[in-house]
Amino acid sequence: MERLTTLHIDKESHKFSAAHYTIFSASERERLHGHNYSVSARIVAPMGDNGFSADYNVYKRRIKQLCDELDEYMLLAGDSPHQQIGEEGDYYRVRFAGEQMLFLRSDTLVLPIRNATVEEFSHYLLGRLVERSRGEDLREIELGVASGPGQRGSARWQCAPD
Ligand SMILES: Nc1nc2c(c(=O)[nH]1)N=C([C@H](O)[C@H](O)COP(=O)(O)OP(=O)(O)OP(=O)(O)O)CN2
Repeated sequence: MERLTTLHIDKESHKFSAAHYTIFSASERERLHGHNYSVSARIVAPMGDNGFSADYNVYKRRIKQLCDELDEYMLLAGDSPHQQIGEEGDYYRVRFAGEQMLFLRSDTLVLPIRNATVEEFSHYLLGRLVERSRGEDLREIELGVASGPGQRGSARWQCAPD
């Protein structure tokens, strides 16, 4: 039987500060606010003969890089069915429920997500991490995003069976 091991990566430095609002429906959203999000991961890989599975430093570096890419931005849900985002010079103009908001493009990231929630951030970041880990002998990756202590969403990728 194959010996698998689980690496848990839960570093204090794996965090990003971002502004967002959650959309609850076509007419209801939160006010703009921010969180210090933290990112953790669980990686399942086969044990090698020398008692080593996958080098966790590799994944630590990738997760840190992904956090840095989102740090200090306004995060907009580009795939929300409830808002329309247009580009106007230096600004994004967002239309939601009859209101309009302008965000400086240089301060804003429009992400391919349906809502700016911890669950959507976890799917987005998991996708990026899986992309960067392609070809490596991993069986499973679970990535969690917390918007604060005690509130977290996570997403899981599993290696397709042969
Ligand atoms: N399923 C989800 N529900 C909610 C999310 C989310 O990402 N996924 N996000 C929010 C809010 O953006 C955010 O949590 C603010 O909520 P709030 O409870 O008002 O404030 P805190 O996060 O600071 O939590 P405290 O318990 O007040 O410390 C809501 N729902």
